Amino acid sequence: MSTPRGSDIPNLNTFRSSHPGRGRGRKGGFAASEQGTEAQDQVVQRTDQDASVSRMNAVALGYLDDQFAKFFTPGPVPKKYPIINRGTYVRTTAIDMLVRRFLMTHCSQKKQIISLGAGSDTRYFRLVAENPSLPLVYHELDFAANTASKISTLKRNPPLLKALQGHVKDADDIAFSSDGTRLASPTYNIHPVDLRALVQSSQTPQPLSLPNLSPDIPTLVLSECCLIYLSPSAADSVLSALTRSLVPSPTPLSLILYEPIRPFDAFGKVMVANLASRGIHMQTLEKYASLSAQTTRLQTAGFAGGQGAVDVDFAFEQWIDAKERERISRCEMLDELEEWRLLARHYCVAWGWRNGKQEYGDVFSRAWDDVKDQNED
Ligand SMILES: C[S@@+](CC[C@H](N)C(=O)[O-])C[C@H]1O[C@@H](n2cnc3c(N)ncnc32)[C@H](O)[C@@H]1O
Repeated sequence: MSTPRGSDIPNLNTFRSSHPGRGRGRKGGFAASEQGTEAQDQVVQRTDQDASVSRMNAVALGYLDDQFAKFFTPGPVPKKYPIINRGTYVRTTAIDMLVRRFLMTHCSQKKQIISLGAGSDTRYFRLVAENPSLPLVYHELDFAANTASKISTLKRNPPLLKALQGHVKDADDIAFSSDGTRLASPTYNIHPVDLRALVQSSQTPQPLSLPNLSPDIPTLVLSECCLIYLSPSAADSVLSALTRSLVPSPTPLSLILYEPIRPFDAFGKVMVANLASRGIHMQTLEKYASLSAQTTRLQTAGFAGGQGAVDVDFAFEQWIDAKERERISRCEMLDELEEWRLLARHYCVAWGWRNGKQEYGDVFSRAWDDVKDQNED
């Protein structure tokens, strides 16, 4: 590994010594997309490389246990700062906790997870390697460029294929499209889809279909740093396509969001400006800028059964027990506690759900009702 890079957060030196956004000529540091859509999409697609490098750093230092991460970061892995590694750990652990609670509730009931902008995320492989008989259908959606890269990695690495083959009843049930961008199976599916097409399609008489996606089994949708890259109206419409067309009521349905918040304070402005300088534009950040804006968003989108939101600082302190926090503090030296807390307050996990009428209709209430929520902003 080389010198640390904290490319997805404010450059902390910048934060200490300058006024955010000054001289950039952009209101609040938000870069209006002056680039063509294709170029902008490529920037967004490449954010996945940063996510997988962050994951690999957290694995290499012992924060996370993930035997699959290394396949998605061949070659030298740039180092990340300790506060970034801790952030990656909390992000993964917090989402895992909600996911596992969902899977463990009505545990014999078949369930579905739809991961928006899954990129090279390894969660599916980790879950089924741990429990090959998990009654779970997993769907990952991303741009074709990213699904092609994931499928090619999968084909080249037997441990990934083995985890998948161990989860399907018959290995012949796994089908790859001839262009290498799509994988279909009864348990794991990779769909080359621009989420914005999902929106247009839900408004046409023959909506785009996602093979093996079931409209009537309890479904958890994940957006781990994905919807934030869409325009606010497109992001809202994607949720509407999911809640109304793809998995309509009365199927129990939920959403977990992980994304930045609080762009208006000094740290938030630098965070936005630094990302904008790399061409990364987090389009929904101003609209969903706080924990309460996120929970209201979930309620408005139809997740009326319940909602919650915590920032990463809260998740670290309140969701992770003292013994585990002590283990984490031994992974590497972290002197910048104040900076860690600042950074951690600018990312959130938000979740919301819709109940169903079936005997398992209460799956999300039972799984998440007592998850500790943060009642402040
Ligand atoms: C920061 S990466 C996160 C990847 C993964 N969710 C994780 O947390 O490791 C964002 C991902 O969202 C995907 N994405 C963003 N906008 C998208 C869109 N309109 N359609 C499909 N995928 C999109 C990107 O291609 C990228 O893989």
